[in-house]
Amino acid sequence: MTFKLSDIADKLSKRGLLVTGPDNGNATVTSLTYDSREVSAGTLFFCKGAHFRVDYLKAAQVSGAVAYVSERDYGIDLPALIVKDVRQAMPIVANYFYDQPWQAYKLAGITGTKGKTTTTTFLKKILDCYEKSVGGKETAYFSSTLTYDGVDRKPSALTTPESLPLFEQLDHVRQSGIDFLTMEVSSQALKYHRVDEMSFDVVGFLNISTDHIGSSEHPNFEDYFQSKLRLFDYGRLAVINWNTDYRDQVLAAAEASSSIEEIITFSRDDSAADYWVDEIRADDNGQTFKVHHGDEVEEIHLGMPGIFNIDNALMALIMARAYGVSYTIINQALSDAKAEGRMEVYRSEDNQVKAIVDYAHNKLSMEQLIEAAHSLFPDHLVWVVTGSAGDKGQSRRQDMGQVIGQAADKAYLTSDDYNFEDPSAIASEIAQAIYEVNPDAEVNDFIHDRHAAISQALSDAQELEQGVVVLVAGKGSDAYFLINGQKEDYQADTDFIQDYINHYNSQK
Ligand SMILES: CC(=O)N[C@H]1[C@@H](OP(=O)(O)OP(=O)(O)OC[C@H]2O[C@@H](n3ccc(=O)[nH]c3=O)[C@H](O)[C@@H]2O)O[C@H](CO)[C@@H](O)[C@@H]1O[C@H](C)C(=O)N[C@@H](C)C(=O)N[C@H](CCC(=O)O)C(=O)O
Ligand SMILES: Nc1ncnc2c1ncn2[C@@H]1O[C@H](COP(=O)(O)OP(=O)(O)OP(=O)(O)O)[C@@H](O)[C@H]1O
Repeated sequence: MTFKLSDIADKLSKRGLLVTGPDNGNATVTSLTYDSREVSAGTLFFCKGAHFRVDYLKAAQVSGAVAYVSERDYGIDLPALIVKDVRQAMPIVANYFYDQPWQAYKLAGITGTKGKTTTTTFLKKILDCYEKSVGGKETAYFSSTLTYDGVDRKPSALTTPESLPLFEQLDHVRQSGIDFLTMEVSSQALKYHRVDEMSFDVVGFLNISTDHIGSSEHPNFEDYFQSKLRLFDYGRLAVINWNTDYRDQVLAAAEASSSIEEIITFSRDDSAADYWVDEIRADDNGQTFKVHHGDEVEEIHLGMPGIFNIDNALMALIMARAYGVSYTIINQALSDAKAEGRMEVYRSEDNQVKAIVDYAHNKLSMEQLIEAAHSLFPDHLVWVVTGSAGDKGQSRRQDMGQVIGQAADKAYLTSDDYNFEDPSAIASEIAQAIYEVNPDAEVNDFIHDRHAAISQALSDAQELEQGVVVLVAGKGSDAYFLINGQKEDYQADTDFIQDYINHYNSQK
């Protein structure tokens, strides 16, 4: 793809974003980036970001950038497009440059405080099953864990990429002739215009709860919530969890959107929703339930436990139905659906050691995890091994501490991705929140080494007459630990517990 700089300037001008420039628009643009390390001859370079330095622009110039887009004029000898808002400019230019790639396939976008990755995984599984049945291609997905765009399959850096890499990935999906793309849409993406210019066939709103509030994310809950609601500006069909907190505001935002043509609601227990569920039967390996929609009743088997996963399954099911996928295919896909590191149940052969590894690391997920553990293991004590990440979502410490204090029987506080913070100080904040709601709570002394904390909890549990299920929360199947800005290798909690149980079984 090649474009004249003047055409790009024209686009920005028509959208009211161009302030000045360029003096000479004859240059040909052959690529876009905001990272000086990716610049080559013909690149249009975007200056953005809190940590941006003029040296990056100079480096871009040396590497062959033909011009730059920026909110300020750096006065260097390179054509400049000065814009009102560089983050708004990026998707407009990218959409023009890649020629609306998202139009070439069916596109679903999912948001929510919790369940985005699981729901994206479920929908991809269903759509892959469908494509297999009609001789189509593996479907694309952009989740916080993995990205597959038909050209690259790679771990994801962000839940939703910044608009320049995002539109490149969207273009890859089109080039690959893929029929479906399912993606997570984060609140940061909505706040910072990453998905501007896109139009989703279907958008889904799972739930909303306090999270992502902190120095590097949202200043307060309202900012977080309003960012999430913007998803409705980009979709045609809206699928909404009837049981979400702030339901009236969520429904009102969907109704107020000029792009939304239809709203479908679902609930795991309330027949007031369009799709609703009853007769839930669950065990370690999954759950079976009946889905009602008007006069239709379908029995669904989902290969994952955790009642909250029914919400995720319903969202995926409704989106798939909107695409015309049959219940037979949906059932086939969901019956062995799994989301790695989420609600993974472990038991020793003699049933003495019981653990669940889960990715819960905020208020809503911790509440749901503990509730799910109580319902899967009635009459058991529920112990939680957890920490909380450093340098982000600081409110999680207070939130999770309160939930643990109210709903769990004991806490083992340890490290999570503490990054530049002190994990013992993070643990103290969690402990304080636990004691605030439950002064008699049992909280083990902080154990820095996460594996040691898990082992301690599992072995202490074996000492008790009463059954105990140990919830290992926060990192799921992450095979790294984020410390001082670097990802260090780590044996994932899932693998560690499997080894622990294998060793235990072999000793018996
Ligand atoms: C360090 C930091 O906080 N960065 C955040 C910030 O990025 P920024 O645009 O200000 O960029 P920056 O990191 O200050 O870097 C400055 C610029 O210099 C450029 N550079 C840098 C080095 C160099 O040699 N040459 C060069 O050109 C960089 O490419 C960048 O463009 O503003 C962006 C707003 O879109 C954030 O995405 C991004 O957060 C980092 C990457 C991050 O981890 N963000 C998280 C919070 C995030 O976005 N999470 C959501 C999930 C959470 C949710 O549900 O909302 C997600 O979608 O993943
Ligand atoms: N629908 C749901 N409602 C409440 N909690 C959920 C739901 N789905 C999953 N969870 C909890 O959240 C955890 C993370 O799930 P998942 O990765 O699907 O969410 P996410 O929205 O992608 O999270 P993140 O924003 O942290 O990447 C799960 O391990 C589980 O504890």
